[in-house]
Amino acid sequence: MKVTLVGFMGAGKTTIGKLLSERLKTPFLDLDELIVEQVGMSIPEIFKKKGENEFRKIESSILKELLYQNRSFVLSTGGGTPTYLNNMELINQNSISVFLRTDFKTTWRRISSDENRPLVLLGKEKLLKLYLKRLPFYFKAKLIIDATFLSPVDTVLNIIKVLKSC
Ligand SMILES: Nc1ncnc2c1ncn2[C@@H]1O[C@H](COP(=O)(O)OP(=O)(O)OP(=O)(O)O)[C@@H](O)[C@H]1O
Ligand SMILES: O=C(O)C1=C[C@@H](O)[C@@H](O)[C@H](O)C1
Ligand SMILES: [Mg+2]
Repeated sequence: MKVTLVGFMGAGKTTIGKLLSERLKTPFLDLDELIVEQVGMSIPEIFKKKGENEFRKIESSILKELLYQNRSFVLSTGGGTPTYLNNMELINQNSISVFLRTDFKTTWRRISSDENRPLVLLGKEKLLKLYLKRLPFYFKAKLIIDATFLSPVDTVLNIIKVLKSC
């Protein structure tokens, strides 16, 4: 089984993806971590030295490679992944997509002081606009799970319950 988590920065994709992979006994992959590994730079460094466009090309090419492989995984994507190129279509065609839905207030509280996300430097107002612009892409996911008020463990239990009913 291939499960792909999507959602805005700070929705908990990485946190919940790891837990979900343990519960499902399925390997965990994190697209941001794979990009960092492949390029040999941190995400802020890639944005600074190569630019966001190049980051998006690398992101999309690694995503495609993973989705076309014949193996199971729980994949946590980056916050922007579903909103570039035909990434969301590829995700939906080749895996079960899960939108971890969080409100903006929660996501901002979680990410505002984290220096590993270059887009946070845009500031709260611009980030809210980006959040609203991205929502329609996230809503293309097959499953929608509210991740605002639940602990990571309870969110994982909800995902498993919904996956079983698929
Ligand atoms: N359900 C939750 N309740 C409380 N805190 C959470 C929850 N999920 C994640 N967090 C915290 O929010 C922060 C961001 O979580 P995480 O890195 O998993 O988000 P992400 O969706 O992977 O973000 P990105 O798109 O930037 O990769 C972390 O500090 C994490 O511990
Ligand atoms: O929301 C975004 O566009 C991003 C989210 C992170 O996961 C990283 O992929 C990067 O910081 C960009
Ligand atoms: Mg993450």
